[in-house]
Amino acid sequence: MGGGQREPARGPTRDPARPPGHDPEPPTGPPSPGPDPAAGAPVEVVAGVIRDARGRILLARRTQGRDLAGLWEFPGGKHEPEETPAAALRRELREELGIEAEVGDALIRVPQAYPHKRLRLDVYAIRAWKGPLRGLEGQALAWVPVHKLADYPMPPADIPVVAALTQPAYYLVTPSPGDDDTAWLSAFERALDGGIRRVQLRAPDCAPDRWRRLASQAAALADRAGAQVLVNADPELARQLGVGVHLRAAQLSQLRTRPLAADLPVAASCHDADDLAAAQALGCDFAVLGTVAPTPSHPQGPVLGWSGFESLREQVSLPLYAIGGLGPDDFATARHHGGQGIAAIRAFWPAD
Ligand SMILES: Nc1nc2c([nH]c(=O)n2[C@H]2C[C@H](O)[C@@H](COP(=O)(O)OP(=O)(O)OP(=O)(O)O)O2)c(=O)[nH]1
Repeated sequence: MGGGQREPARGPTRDPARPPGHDPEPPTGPPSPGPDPAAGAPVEVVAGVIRDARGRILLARRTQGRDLAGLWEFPGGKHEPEETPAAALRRELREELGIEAEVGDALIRVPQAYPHKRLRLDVYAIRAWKGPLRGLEGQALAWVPVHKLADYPMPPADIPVVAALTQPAYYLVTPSPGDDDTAWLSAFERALDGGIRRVQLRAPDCAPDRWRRLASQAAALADRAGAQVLVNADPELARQLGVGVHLRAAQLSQLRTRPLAADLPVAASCHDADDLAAAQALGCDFAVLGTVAPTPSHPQGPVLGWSGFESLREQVSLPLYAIGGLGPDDFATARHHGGQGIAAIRAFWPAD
């Protein structure tokens, strides 16, 4: 299975609006006249993921006196209207680092609203580079192992970028087990063999005792495969099994605090801006947002489409999986609209 499946990273959860140790300076001076910049067209920004021979990734620290000063970012900058993204990125890396870069695959394009502006951060892998790399604008540089990226305070738009580099592209939501537990467990094992590394165990119509037994067996299989597990809606069962919990949207308004310790993942299903804001405020590690396209299981519900997904994505910096009538073929589209990847039941559940 393609799409950059990797080990899930359980980095510390930050309030993305206030990264630890580095409060970005608020905009200074009198309010500018004219239209609200936060409501205008997004500023187009390109950035590159540059690796060294050991696979470490280059971060640059934003210098004092600039917007978001002190935070770490992927090198790059604003895109001139007449440039292609690749040409803009080559120019920025030449100006900032003195290197000649070969721009590779698109990683993710993150729409992000900041209090004073809107941004679209378009991030590419750098396939190759040459030249004596150094900070030509006085910026500090750091080569960071991939699993340590989440420790660096970054602007909100970079949180989905780090997730795209470190967390699974696909999120399997299990179907109900019907009446055959053995067949369900064997299909689950085949999904893991196929490369699934993040799973929501969900069976709303299963009796509690049977579900506890089945979820425990599935969690053991996932553990052996190195996959991360979250159980649907039940923090108590999650604690008993030592796995994460995936909250229903309706639970978000009932919880005041994150229901599990920081070393266990918490996620949520979201349908609108209020759900997303609540999930982020609760300290969820990621969320699932939909319905993006009509699906047989939710034929009546409102459909966001990709433009609806993107405009909701802009309001939070949580990694977001797109759900609803989607499968692996939609992965590149999800990334283009700021999604971490795809969540699905049918598309990731092996056929008999
Ligand atoms: N290069 C880069 N910029 C980022 C990242 N994340 C993020 O929010 N940004 C923001 C910071 C800036 O507002 C904008 C990039 O603009 P820039 O680096 O060319 O600009 P600048 O300091 O002159 O920008 P500004 O103060 O006028 O906003 O994108 C990132 O990972 N890399």
